[in-house]
Amino acid sequence: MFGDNLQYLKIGGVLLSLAIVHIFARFIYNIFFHPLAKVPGSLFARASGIPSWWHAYKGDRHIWLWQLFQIHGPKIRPEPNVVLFCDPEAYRDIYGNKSNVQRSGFYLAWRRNPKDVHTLNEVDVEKHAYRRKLLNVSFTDKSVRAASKFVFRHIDRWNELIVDNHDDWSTPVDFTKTVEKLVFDISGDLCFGKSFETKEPGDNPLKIIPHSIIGFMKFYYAIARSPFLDLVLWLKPRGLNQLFEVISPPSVKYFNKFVHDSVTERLQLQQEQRQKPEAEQRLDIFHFLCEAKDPDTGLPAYDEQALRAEASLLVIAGSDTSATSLTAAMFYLSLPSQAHRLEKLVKELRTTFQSAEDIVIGPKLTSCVYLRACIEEAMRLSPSGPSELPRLVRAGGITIMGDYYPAGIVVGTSSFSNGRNERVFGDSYVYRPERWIVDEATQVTQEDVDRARAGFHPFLTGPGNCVGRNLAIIELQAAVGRTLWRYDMRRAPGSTYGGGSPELGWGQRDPDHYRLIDAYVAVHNGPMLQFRKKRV
Ligand code: HEM
Repeated sequence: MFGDNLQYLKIGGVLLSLAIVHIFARFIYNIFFHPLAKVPGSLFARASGIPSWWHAYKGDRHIWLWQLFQIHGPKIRPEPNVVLFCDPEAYRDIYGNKSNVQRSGFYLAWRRNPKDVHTLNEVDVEKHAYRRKLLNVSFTDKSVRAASKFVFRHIDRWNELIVDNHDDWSTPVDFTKTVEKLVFDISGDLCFGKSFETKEPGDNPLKIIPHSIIGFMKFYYAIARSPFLDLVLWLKPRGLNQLFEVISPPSVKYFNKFVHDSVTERLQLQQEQRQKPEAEQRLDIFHFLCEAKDPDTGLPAYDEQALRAEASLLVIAGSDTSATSLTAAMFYLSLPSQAHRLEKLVKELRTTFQSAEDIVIGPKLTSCVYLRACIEEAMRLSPSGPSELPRLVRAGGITIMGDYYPAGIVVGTSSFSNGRNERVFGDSYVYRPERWIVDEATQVTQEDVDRARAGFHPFLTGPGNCVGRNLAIIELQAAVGRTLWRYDMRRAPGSTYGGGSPELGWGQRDPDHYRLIDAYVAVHNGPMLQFRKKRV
């Protein structure tokens, strides 16, 4: 008996020693012999993926990357096999149409099972291009116009609800919380064919879903940024997926069940409405997905499994991203120091449109350049996906800013750092919408705007760019535009909620900057806002 135990101890000791030697050898290789050995970064991060994972887990990875760029310049190595850039030329080299890259294993980590494949987590370039061609059919001008009607209806109702006091300023509202409900109701209406009415007062079990989506994102983000991602991906089809299903937090389970049930109901509705004339059908995005035909074969583009996967993608892709941009815009516009900009925007809206309902897709809305600039400036400082969107270099390698990188390296740029690039934006830390508009009075030239545009890609460019871009833009313009047309807005007196704070440390101390938590999408709180019926 004692002899057996000794034997096990010896085997354990040998295995432990082998593991230590392996880890040590890996460290030495990563620092001295890896193809990225000469790329600067902190020693521990160059040797191991643990620091990067730790920051992902804490939600401040974007801040950490920004700090590394400040210390080491426009090229950094935050993980042994990853090189990131903060430069518009590098951005073009990596995300351009002809770039020799594909989405990295990061995206595979989000698949809950082998069948859970959709446009965003498809890493194979050719298969992604095919899926994307099909998805584009649901986002034509016609479908965006049809979808915008659902968007306006929700915004109008939400506007009614955010004022509780019709004579004076409303009770302060945590704008993130109310916007999450708005965008979720919109996404539900567009993707699942029914409004979940989470923004309505009173009890509703679905009110926890926006919170569940965040739980889902945080859970899978920590996995997707794991230093042992290759092992995780290998284990996933070998039992790890089932384990994740079991150990995932209740909010994640609730969200998955909710998506499943919602799609089942919507499929039923689609069957029923096929008998009706188009005028009586529900022309939401799900409708266009169901009716999409494969352009090559003419057959239905999606089977039920594929529809389920795309619908769950769309609800996540369309909710948190829009919520971040909308809350960030109102965060900056409600700062007391930005009162003159809020006034200028309100004037543009109230002089261009006769009524809030008048704010629809069309030339008048296009003419509101300051509205667009205020939103874009918020998106620059508060991107919906703050860290890099990782791309794996394919066979044949890639040249970025004149340097060659071989196949197998992961490359990218972080939108949070890109938006703060002083070489592109000059006073990059300042919320200044005027930088997007050529104007003699502000001395902003076409060259300035072109330079800024080359460094700003909130919807990404190239083959994996955002398919919902046009819908998102109209949603943001209508939400900001209609709200500020109808109401005066102010920050709850004295409130800095949602902004930085001294104890948060480097890069997050400023209460006048909107604080983001990185979970692939951005998680945030506040600001606390008050509204009152417009006086002029
Ligand atoms: C302000 C709002 C939005 C922003 C900033 C945004 C941004 C982005 C970005 C950066 C990507 C690339 C992600 C990556 O490669 O990892 C993306 C992809 C995507 N977005 Fe959006 N998005 C927004 C709203 C929407 C909306 C409203 C929808 C649909 C209802 C949508 C649907 C998608 C889809 C399906 C993809 C995957 C495209 C592909 O893989 O080809 N997005 N979005």
